[in-house]
Amino acid sequence: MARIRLDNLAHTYMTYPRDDRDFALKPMNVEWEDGGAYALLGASGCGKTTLLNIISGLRAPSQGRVIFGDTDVTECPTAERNIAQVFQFPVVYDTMTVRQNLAFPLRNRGMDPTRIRNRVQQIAKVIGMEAELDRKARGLTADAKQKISLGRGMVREDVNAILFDEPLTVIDPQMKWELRTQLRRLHQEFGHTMIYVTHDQTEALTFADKVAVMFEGRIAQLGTPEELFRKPQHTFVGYFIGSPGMNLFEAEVDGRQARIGPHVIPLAADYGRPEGRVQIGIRPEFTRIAASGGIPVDILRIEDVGRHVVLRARHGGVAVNAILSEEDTLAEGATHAVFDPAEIGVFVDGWRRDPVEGASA
Ligand SMILES: Nc1ncnc2c1ncn2[C@@H]1O[C@H](COP(=O)(O)OP(=O)(O)OP(=O)(O)O)[C@@H](O)[C@H]1O
Repeated sequence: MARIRLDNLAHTYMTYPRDDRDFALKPMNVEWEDGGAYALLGASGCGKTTLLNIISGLRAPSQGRVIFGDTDVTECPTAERNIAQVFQFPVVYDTMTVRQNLAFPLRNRGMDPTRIRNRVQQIAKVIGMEAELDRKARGLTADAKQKISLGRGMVREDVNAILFDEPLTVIDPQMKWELRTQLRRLHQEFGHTMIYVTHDQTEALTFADKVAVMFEGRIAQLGTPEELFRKPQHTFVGYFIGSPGMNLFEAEVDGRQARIGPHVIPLAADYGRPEGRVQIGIRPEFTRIAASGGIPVDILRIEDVGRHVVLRARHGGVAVNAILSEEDTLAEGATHAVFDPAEIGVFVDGWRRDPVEGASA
């Protein structure tokens, strides 16, 4: 296992890039701690696969270094990086049995047969295929084949890292949940460094200790699920994480207050007078609907999603969502969205702004 460091790394697919926009990955410095379970989360085209392929050595970066532990592996081919990979679609040997497929990476390294047998048994249990160990892979469903790929990715204990690229795409929903839980358990047991690419926030937040949210070729934030929820560093993180995502409003900020049009919103700290595109963000969990205060809204509908209720409203052309508990009843004449000042974030040109020095948070 190893710590993985990306040092001033960037990538463009163009021969003559003109500016930042021509880079699939903008310059970044990232450190993945030894033994961490990470997710790389973002919308389609944000650069997740490019980043993963650079870590695995399938692609050489246009700029910067990839460092495993203390070794610079930027020029090393995949085979020399000592990593395991699981891709979106199954990669299995059809003519081999499930057992032979799982044992393959261990046999390749000359492991003792008894140890192979035990390890294969253990992994077969994790992927729920103990009963099929002696079946040929040919004829198994895509689902089952992908479970073998996952098992093969996890079978070696001595890899620097295991890289997963949307590995559960072809797995049915019930099994998805089960495999994710098993992967997590396996991580806790063996402590591999794992990087898991997905565009599904539930998958990322349940699998990983830390999630790197990617946006237009940048890591907008690398943090725990709690950090992404409580303190998103970029409006994209606020909006992308959460269900529904953060409410965002164009605003003017002056000291301890913000203005959305004519409406004054108190803030919990002094933010000075930021210039540029200023927005305030508040999660639906910290938004209430009351008779006065905050901003007036038109209530569109109320969705009962089980444990709580999502209220959908609009202020002018902007969506405003509030999460209310089952006990909260909407009072007669409640037409204003009111925000908890302590939970309001101030964003300038997309990025979170801290309160000014010396001011209390
Ligand atoms: N081989 C390639 N040649 C040229 N451009 C590419 C190539 N591969 C990816 N790109 C571009 O690089 C950017 C990042 O793509 P990448 O596949 O890394 O994103 P992603 O987040 O993994 O998306 P997805 O979830 O759709 O796979 C996109 O604009 C994409 O069009």
